[in-house]
Amino acid sequence: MTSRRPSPEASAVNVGGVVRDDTPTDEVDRREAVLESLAGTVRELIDAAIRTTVEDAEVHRIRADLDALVARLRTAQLPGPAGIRYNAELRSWNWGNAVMGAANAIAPPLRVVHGPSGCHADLVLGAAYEGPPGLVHGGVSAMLLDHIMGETASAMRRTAFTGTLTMRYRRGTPLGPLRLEAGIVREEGRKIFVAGSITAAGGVTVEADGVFVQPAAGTGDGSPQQAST
Ligand SMILES: CCCCCCCCCCCC(=O)SCCNC(=O)CCNC(=O)[C@H](O)C(C)(C)COP(=O)(O)OP(=O)(O)OC[C@H]1O[C@@H](n2cnc3c(N)ncnc32)[C@H](O)[C@@H]1OP(=O)(O)O
Repeated sequence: MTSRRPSPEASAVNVGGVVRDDTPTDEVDRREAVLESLAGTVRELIDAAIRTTVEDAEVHRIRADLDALVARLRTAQLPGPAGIRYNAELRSWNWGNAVMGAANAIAPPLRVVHGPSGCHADLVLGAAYEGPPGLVHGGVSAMLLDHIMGETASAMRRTAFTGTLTMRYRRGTPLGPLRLEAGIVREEGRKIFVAGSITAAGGVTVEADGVFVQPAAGTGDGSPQQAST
C-alpha cells in the first residue's frame, strides 16, 4: 500500500506564518509516529556520543557509518525549517519545535498536560542537558519554562509570544526526573502574566515569572491559536 506522507510542497497554504496543509489527520499521526521513533533513536545517539569511551578508531568507524545514514536522510528534505502546520480538522503539528518537536532529537521528550489551573510536564533530562557538573544548564531550564509558560498563556486557543521572562535559580537543578508547572497569575488587556517552576526530588529549584503578549497582528488569521519559537 502506498501511504501519502504530509507533503507541504503539494498542499500547503501559508496563512500568517502558520501553514495550512491538507494532509489527513491519520496520515499526520502515522508520519509523526515514524519521525518520533527516529528522533528517539537519535536522542539515544546523542547521549551515547557524549558518554562513549570506545577507542578512537571505533569512533572514526562509527562516524563513517553515521555520515552514510545522514546522506540517506538528505535524499529528500524540506527546503527549510519544519514550521507549524495545521489541517482542516485543526490538527496541528510542529515537528521541529526546539522543546516539543516530535522529529527533533534535541528537544527533550516533553509532554505538556493542560489542567484546569495550568499546565504541568514530567520529564527526565540526561547528559545532553548538562551545564554545571551533574546539573541542568540554566539556559535549558529557561527554555523549558518559556515553553510551558507560553503554552499555559496560549491555553491552546490564542497566540501569545514571550515578552519578558524572569528567572530565579534557587539552587542547582539535578539531571534526572523533573516536574515543570505553570499557571496564569492575571491578565491585563493583551498581556498574560504567568508563573512557572521546576521541581526536582528535593523541591523547587527554579522559579520564573513571564509576561506573554497576544500580538495585535497575530490574532484572527483563522489558524489554530498557537505560538512557537
Ligand atoms: C502545538 C501547540 C503548541 C502551542 C503552544 C506553543 C507555546 C510556545 C511558547 C513559546 C513562546 C516563545 O518562545 S515565543 C518566541 C519568543 N518571543 C518573541 O519572539 C516575541 C518577540 N516580540 C514580539 O513579537 C512583540 O514585541 C510582542 C508580540 C511581544 C509585543 O508586540 P506588540 O503586540 O506590538 O505589543 P505592543 O502593542 O507594543 O504592546 C502591547 C502591550 O504589551 C506590552 N509589552 C510589549 N512588549 C512587551 C515585552 N517584551 N514585555 C512585556 N510587556 C510587553 C506593552 O507595554 C503593552 O502593554 P499595555 O500598554 O497594553 O499595558
